[in-house]
Amino acid sequence: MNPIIEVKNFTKKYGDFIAVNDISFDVEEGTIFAFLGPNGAGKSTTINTLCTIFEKTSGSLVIDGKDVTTQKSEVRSTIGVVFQDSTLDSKMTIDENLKMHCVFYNVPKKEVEERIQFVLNLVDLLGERNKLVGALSGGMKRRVEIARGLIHFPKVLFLDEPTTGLDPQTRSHIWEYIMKLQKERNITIFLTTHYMEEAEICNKIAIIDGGIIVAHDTPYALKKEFTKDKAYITTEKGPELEQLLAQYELQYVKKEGYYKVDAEKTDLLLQVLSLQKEDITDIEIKKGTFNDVFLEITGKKIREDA
Ligand SMILES: Nc1ncnc2c1ncn2[C@@H]1O[C@H](COP(=O)(O)OP(=O)(O)OP(=O)(O)O)[C@@H](O)[C@H]1O
Repeated sequence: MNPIIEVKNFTKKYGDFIAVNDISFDVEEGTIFAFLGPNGAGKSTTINTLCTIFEKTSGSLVIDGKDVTTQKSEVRSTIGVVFQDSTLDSKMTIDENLKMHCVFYNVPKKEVEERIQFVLNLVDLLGERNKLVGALSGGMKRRVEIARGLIHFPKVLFLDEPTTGLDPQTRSHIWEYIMKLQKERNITIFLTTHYMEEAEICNKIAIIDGGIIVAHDTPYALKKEFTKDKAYITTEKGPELEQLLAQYELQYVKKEGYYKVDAEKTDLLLQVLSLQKEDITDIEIKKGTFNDVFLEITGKKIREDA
């Protein structure tokens, strides 16, 4: 595999305050990479530095072999950026916004029409190209932003919370486009999100907290390491169940009306269940969620208000 983003010992200080502290990670070409962290963790600082907007304090940040400090314009032509705040001109049509962007990125004149058709087709907006941006829904605007971020055919697309504030149906459409980009164009996607179910479908995840990378792996590996499956058992004979669980050394917590039991040792749990089968009135096995992973690693929810 070929790393297209290489971050080594990156540190960023604001005055004496260390916002990002000596972090290193790679992103493989053609993958979807989620960069997660609680508020103030250092996500924006890292993304803005990768996108050549901020200056690093120390370390090395390379995209597609180009250094973000010394080869800014080469990096800029390699990346597409969709940030949370819209920078579209709402008084212009979709078409005009895209044409302006083509000029900005020196897209050859004879290629402009073909590229606009290509990117609008990708986000299902070809038929709307003459509509004013100001008249579009939030979801449509986001799709135009994505189309615009792609018009110079970047190898890497940065998406800062691409689906925040969108309804579930629009969110799932945006994800279809993201997957399509990855599969059909081999574009590397670097995104932030606070929707854990979205992080889970990415190829790799890095979690940053307090300016440090605290986890970096596949969603599957992180779940395996940081979550435990649980059995929720309701029984008519609580004391007997407790006795059996203790005997088989299965951890449990007694809750109002049910028991929450460690379901990792399936064989032992099955033995307990078969011994108690006359008395058990309900059982449900719940898999660990990615929210559990995040909570376990950072001790915080992804958003304080989540
Ligand atoms: N210009 C600045 N001057 C001083 N401190 C800053 C500046 N920008 C960010 N910080 C601090 O650096 C830390 C990291 O901020 P950053 O914006 O990178 O976090 P974040 O993970 O993107 O957070 P959020 O999810 O809230 O956007 C925070 O403690 C923040 O207060």
